[in-house]
Amino acid sequence: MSKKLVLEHICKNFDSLIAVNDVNLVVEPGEFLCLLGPSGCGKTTLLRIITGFEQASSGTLSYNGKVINKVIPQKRDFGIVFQSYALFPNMTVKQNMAFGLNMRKMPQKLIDERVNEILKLVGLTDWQNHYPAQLSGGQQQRVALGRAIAIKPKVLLLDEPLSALDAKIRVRLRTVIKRLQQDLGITMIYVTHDQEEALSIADRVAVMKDGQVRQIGSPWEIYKAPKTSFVAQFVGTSNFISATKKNGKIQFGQREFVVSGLTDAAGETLHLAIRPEKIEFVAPPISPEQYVTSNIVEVVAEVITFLGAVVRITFLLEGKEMDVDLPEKEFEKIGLQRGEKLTLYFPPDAFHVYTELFQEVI
Ligand SMILES: Nc1ncnc2c1ncn2[C@@H]1O[C@H](COP(=O)(O)OP(=O)(O)OP(=O)(O)O)[C@@H](O)[C@H]1O
Repeated sequence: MSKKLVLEHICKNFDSLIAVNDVNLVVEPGEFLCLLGPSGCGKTTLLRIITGFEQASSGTLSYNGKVINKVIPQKRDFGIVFQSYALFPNMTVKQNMAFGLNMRKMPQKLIDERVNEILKLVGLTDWQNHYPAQLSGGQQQRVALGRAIAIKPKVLLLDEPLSALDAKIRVRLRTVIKRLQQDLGITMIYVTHDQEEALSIADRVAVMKDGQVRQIGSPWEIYKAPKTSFVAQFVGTSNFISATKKNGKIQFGQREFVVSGLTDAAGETLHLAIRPEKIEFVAPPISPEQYVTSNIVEVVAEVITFLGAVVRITFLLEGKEMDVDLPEKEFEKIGLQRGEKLTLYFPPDAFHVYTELFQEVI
């Protein structure tokens, strides 16, 4: 029987507040699933229901074909890693890692073997006799990870494990976690509000809002085909244009755009999203006819931001601030300065079209 974790119609209320609202999920054995969403969307509550620290108000949670709603956390054999490392301060790295194995009364020889193996996996062999206070945050989280996987959990649940760490360490530890998951074949469910982290680490991402899963798919699917304007806005960067449809085209201020896949309804307000990297630079010369007919516009570079591999140029279109990302090499060739003009092309098939616009509350 396959060891799937299945959530069916899971709901959780705190008095009148609905924290989790009818979540249905199947997590495959060995899968890396990220629960991604803004603060308060219910991801931690959902994870706590899976750990057993929280009881669902309704719905069924099953693992390996058995309903586990009423099984206490210790009997679920699920490992947990929190944002706060929750290490035992008076125990060394090695003792922290051996803790769960000692509790299970494993023979000392096997404990030593297992701990040595885990120390290697998380890169802490040289630190095994240090105490948590003598370690950096990243090292402490490695200990917490090692301690959680030492007991060979069936499922490892991670709640924002990297959010207390600085950017460089976060990226490095992401790779450590991903490698552990692949090498050990552990099912992992990972909560984060960091979309970049979710896209880079997960096999599948479940994007949550208001206690519900709004879209689930591979990072590629979520990024390439966001089903709602909320997902388009929350995952990656999108420029939004609110415009009306006229004569099969989109009327945005004084301009018209050709957009692929428009519905038949005329006159309705549509919300178009286009990613900054989908807008293309057009090298001069450009004929006047091109400007009128082919989604080509001339804009002024208001702000230029270096992002490493790409350069982001902020411009105004019909009074709306937008971004285009150009590969650093292309930008260098163009030699653009702030305040100078550039010509851009909006490919018709690069737009995502929505009938509703999610307004972000900042
Ligand atoms: N024990 C509790 N009692 C009452 N309300 C709660 C409790 N736990 C969570 N909530 C509420 O449930 C909602 C979902 O909270 P939850 O912590 O699951 O969100 P989250 O997506 O993990 O957010 P964050 O990223 O900020 O931790 C929030 O409105 C929160 O205030």
